Amino acid sequence: MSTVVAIDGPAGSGKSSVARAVARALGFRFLDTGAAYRALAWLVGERGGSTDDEATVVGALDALATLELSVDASGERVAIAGHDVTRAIRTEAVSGAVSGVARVAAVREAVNVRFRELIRDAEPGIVAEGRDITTVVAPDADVRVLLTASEEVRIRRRFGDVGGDEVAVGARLSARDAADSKVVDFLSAAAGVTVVDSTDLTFDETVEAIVRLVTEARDHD
Ligand SMILES: Nc1ncnc2c1ncn2[C@@H]1O[C@H](COP(=O)(O)OP(=O)(O)OP(=O)(O)O)[C@@H](O)[C@H]1O
Ligand SMILES: Nc1ccn([C@@H]2O[C@H](COP(=O)(O)O)[C@@H](O)[C@H]2O)c(=O)n1
Repeated sequence: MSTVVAIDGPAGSGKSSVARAVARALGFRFLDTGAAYRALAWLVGERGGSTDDEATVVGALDALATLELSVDASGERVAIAGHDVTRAIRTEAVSGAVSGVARVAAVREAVNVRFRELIRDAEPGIVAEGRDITTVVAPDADVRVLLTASEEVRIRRRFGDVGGDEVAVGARLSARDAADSKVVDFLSAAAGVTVVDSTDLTFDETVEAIVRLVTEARDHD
């Protein structure tokens, strides 16, 4: 039986970096669900549209059939409409536009179908991360984690990644959480979800904490 590990949490909590490292440590596949939302946001921009306009976002949904999302923990590849967007979806412009995609119910339903297929087919296990993974996409996952850290620490970590003006970086991170939390609740743990607060943990300690939860869950079975 394949093991499913689901990780959600706010922006900059370490979901993608920690989840990928957990997947590597366990020899599992890795699913970054945010990449699908980002790819659609990139495509809307590429076509000259705005994600503020719901009809434009819905109009881009047909491109989901062309979305390529790797589940390889050792290297990410994302492509849409024939474009390799692996790097392009990480820009601040896409981060600023993506919440407009995420609030469209038709998008969420369509991408969730893809995510569930990828999770179902993953062997010997998968670590899937994203804001609604423990509650909507994989509520039956073997291990469900809400990964968090204080907002101050999350902003400092993100600033370390992108540089620039720390106040502006913080404002963008907080604004994205505010917009996203209107759509899904990733700030409080649902029943059965374990909170891992990495505020005072190193990166490796955070990875170890989640790997331990997986090992304990396996031993328990
Ligand atoms: N416990 C930790 N200690 C130190 N740095 C950490 C820790 N956890 C994560 N980081 C670092 O914090 C930064 C943000 O992490 P990451 O991008 O994985 O967050 P995220 O939750 O996926 O964010 P977003 O939802 O905005 O994409 C990365 O540089 C990551 O290496
Ligand atoms: N399960 C998810 C995953 C992501 N989103 C939206 O996508 C944005 C980008 O996610 P990252 O993890 O790559 O930063 C995020 O801000 C959400 O708008 C989502 O709604 N549900």
